[in-house]
Amino acid sequence: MPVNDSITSTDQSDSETLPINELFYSLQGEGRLAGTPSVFVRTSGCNLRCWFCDSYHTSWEPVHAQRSLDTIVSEIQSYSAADHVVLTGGEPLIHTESITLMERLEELGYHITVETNGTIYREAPIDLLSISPKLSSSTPVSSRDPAGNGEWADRHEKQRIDIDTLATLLDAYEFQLKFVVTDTDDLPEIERIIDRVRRVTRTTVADTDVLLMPEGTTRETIDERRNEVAQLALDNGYRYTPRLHVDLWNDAPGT
Ligand SMILES: C[S@@+](CC[C@H](N)C(=O)[O-])C[C@H]1O[C@@H](n2cnc3c(N)ncnc32)[C@H](O)[C@@H]1O
Ligand SMILES: Nc1nc2[nH]cc(C(=O)O)c2c(=O)[nH]1
Ligand code: SF4
Ligand SMILES: [Mg+2]
Repeated sequence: MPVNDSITSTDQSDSETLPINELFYSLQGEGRLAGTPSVFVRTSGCNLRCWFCDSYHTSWEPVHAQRSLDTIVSEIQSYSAADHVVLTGGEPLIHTESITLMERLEELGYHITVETNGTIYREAPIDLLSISPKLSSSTPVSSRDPAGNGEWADRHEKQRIDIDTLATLLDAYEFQLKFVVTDTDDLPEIERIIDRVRRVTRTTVADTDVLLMPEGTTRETIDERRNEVAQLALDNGYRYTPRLHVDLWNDAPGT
C-alpha cells in the first residue's frame, strides 16, 4: 500500500469517466518491472488495429462500461497489497481523462506505468512509459485481418510510427521500448526505427532500453517463438522480455 494513501483529491474529477474494459490485480508480465504485483486498468478504444492485438475487445470490437474515476480509484485501492498501477488499453493516451486518473493516483503515492503504442504525447505523472512501437508486421492486411478484409490496413500503416512523437515521449519520461517480434525478419525495421529516433531525441537510447518480446497470446505460440527472439536479443545487445503472465496463466482472462 502506498504511504500517503489517506490523501483525498479535491478536484472536479468525480464527474469524469473512462471507458474501462477490465480492471484486475496481477503480476506485471512484461518489461523491466516483470514480476511486480500491479493493478491493471485497461481502457477501451484504440487508434491502431494490430492484427495480433491480445486485447481484441478494446480495439477491434471495443466493449466497455464508462466508469467514474472515483470507482476506478476505489477499486484500485481495494487491492491493498499493490503499490504499482499499470494503465493500459486499448490506447490509454487517446483519453484526456487518463491524465486526471494518473494525477489522482500520483497523489495517492502509486508508481504508474503506462503501456502505449507511442503515437500520442500527453503530459502526465508517469513513472515508466512502456512504449511498444508497431512494426509493419502488425498491419492488418486482408490475409491477417481478424474482423474484415483489410479495411484498417492503410490507416494503421499511416499512423503506427511517428518519429517526432516517439522522440518527444523519450525526452519527457523514463521509458522502455518494447517491440513485439513475430519473426527474425522484424529486426531490420526495429533497427531503422531506433536509428531514426536516436537522431531526433536529446535522450540517450541505450541498446538495453530496447526490449524484444515474442508475439503470442498462448503458451504454445510463445514456446515456438521465445528462443529465436532470445537469440536476436543476444546477437544484437538488446534485452529479451518474457510474457510472464502467459507462462503462468496462459490466456486466462484477468491476468
Ligand atoms: C494491448 S497493448 C495496449 C497498450 C498499447 N495500445 C500498446 O500497444 O502498447 C499492451 C501490450 O501488449 C502487446 N501485445 C499486444 N498483442 C500482443 C501479442 N499478440 N503478442 C505479444 N504482445 C502483444 C503490445 O505491444 C503492448 O506492449
Ligand atoms: N500480467 C500482465 N502484464 C501485462 N503487462 C502489460 C500488459 C498489457 O496488456 O498492457 C499486461 C497484461 O495484460 N497482463
Ligand atoms: S496498439 Fe495496442 S491496443 Fe491498439 S491494436 Fe495494437 S496492441 Fe492492440
Ligand atoms: Mg496484455
